[in-house]
Amino acid sequence: DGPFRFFPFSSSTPQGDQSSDVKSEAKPEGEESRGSGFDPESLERGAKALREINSSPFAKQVFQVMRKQEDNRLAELTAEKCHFEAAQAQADIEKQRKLHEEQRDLMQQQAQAKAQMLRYDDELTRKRMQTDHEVQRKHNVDLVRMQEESSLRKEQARRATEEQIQAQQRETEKERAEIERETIRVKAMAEAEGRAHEAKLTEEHNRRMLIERINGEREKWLAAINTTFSHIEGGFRVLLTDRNKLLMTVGGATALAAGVYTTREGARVMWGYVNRILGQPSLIRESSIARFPGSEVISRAKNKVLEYGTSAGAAGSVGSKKSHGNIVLHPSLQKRIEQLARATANTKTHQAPFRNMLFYGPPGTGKTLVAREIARKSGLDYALMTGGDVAPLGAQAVTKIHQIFDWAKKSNKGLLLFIDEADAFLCERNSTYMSEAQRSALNALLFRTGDQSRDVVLVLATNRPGDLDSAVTDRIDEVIEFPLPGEEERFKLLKLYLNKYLSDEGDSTSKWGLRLKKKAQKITITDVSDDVIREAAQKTEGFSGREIAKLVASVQAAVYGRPDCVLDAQLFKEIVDYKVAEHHQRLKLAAEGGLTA
Ligand SMILES: Nc1ncnc2c1ncn2[C@@H]1O[C@H](COP(=O)(O)OP(=O)(O)OP(=O)(O)O)[C@@H](O)[C@H]1O
Repeated sequence: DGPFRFFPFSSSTPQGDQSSDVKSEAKPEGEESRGSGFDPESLERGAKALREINSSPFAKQVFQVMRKQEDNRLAELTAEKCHFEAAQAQADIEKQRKLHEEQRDLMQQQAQAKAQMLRYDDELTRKRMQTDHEVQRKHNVDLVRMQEESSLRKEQARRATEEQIQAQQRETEKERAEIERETIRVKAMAEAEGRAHEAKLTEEHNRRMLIERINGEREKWLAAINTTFSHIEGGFRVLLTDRNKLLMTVGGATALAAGVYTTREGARVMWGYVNRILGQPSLIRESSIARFPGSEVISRAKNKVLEYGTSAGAAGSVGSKKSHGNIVLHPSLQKRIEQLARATANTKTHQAPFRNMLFYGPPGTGKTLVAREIARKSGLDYALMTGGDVAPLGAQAVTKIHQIFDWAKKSNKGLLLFIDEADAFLCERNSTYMSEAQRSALNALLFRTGDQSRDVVLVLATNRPGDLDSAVTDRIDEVIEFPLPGEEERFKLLKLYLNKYLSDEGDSTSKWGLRLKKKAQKITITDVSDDVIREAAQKTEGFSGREIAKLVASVQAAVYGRPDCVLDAQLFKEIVDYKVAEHHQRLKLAAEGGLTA
């Protein structure tokens, strides 16, 4: 089956058969000659055969056949050799293959042995680590246990010591308390005994004195009663006997009773009349109309203090010549207000009906200030009420509203009635939150302002104009928006309030402010330039006028908090930054619903 196959040479040629015949013929002779060692017969037979061949006419062909046979044999031998070599090569290859296989097996075995060795190593390491870990864990557990035991022992020792100390303290305190109690008891007993003795003595003395006094009093009263009765008896006797005197006595008593009654009732009527003429309705919080001579001064001072309290110092007072400079508005708004004030003044002079106004905008933007300013410039009296005050009056609200309009008539100049927080009182009548009393009060106001009035200018201020009843807005002639101050206005406001609160050129009409300044050390302002103020104006975007006033009031407070009373740019900037952060925080809270804006 190998690549070199051996094919045994066989010849079917006649010559081949002939030679095999020659061999077969020579064979018995060979066997015979083997016994003597040399067989000459075969040589003879060969020679004979050669001779026969030579003598044969086919000698030449025989020799050719023989040569061919010889060639064949040679080829056979070569083939055999090749076959042998091929077999050898096959054997070599086989040997190589076996060698290679053996080597491969060996290598595999080696690899397996190595892997096993590694596995074993790994296992050993793991086991060793586990053992180490176990040992470490045990060690840690022991350590923790020892620590716990130690801390327990310490704790026990500490507790024992503490208990011992406490027991000692308790013992000491008990002893001390015992001693004190004993001392107090002894003292108390001594005192009680003394007091009891003293009280007994005093009581006896008092009783004696009382008995003596009662006896004296009784005798005195008995004597007085006897005397009085004897006088009355005498008087009655005279009266009954003298008719004229009787008539005079009865008349005099009647006249006295009538006099007392008339005086009391007269005073009541007079008070009602005076009150009707001069009395300021309780709904009016502030007004320029005097209750009685001199009250204006007091009212003004009171208003100043109130304003200082609510807005850390307000702008000018009623009729103040400086009030105009105390309001900072956008130029176009300022112009409009001036026009309105002039128009209102002319209306009064021409006896034409007044024009009602609605001021709306965010809180602290100067609506109240401007209402006062318009009243001042137009020469009207003014009265201020707050919408929020109406609801708590309940059923009385209607009467109070009528009172205001009755009272307004006594102003000769005409009255500017300023209703702040108007939405709280004049909101939509269908609103579910509105009480019956509030609705009636609103109706009363609508009734009193139904016609164009020559006595009252109604100025309403609100942060939510949309909430107003449509009948109210129908009565409004001028609607003015008060926006938050812009950068330029903020700059002017900052300067205004810095001047007002921190420098001597501040508002001299502010009695409260003056009093502060007299008591306080003088403030020194260093390097707060216009640039610094302008930077603050930029930062205070979104601030109302009130917030700016409060910011400067905080600056003032911070300056008074310093021993040297110096305001420098750094302190000013610090307060501004703080207030700006506070403003944003407040806006955030309001947005989250934590605060109402
Ligand atoms: N335009 C302004 N010029 C000067 N000061 C102002 C101005 N706006 C507000 N202020 C300051 O804020 C304070 C409050 O102002 P005012 O009472 O006029 O505000 P308002 O709009 O009526 O607010 P509210 O709606 O809360 O009643 C004033 O006393 C003043 O100190």
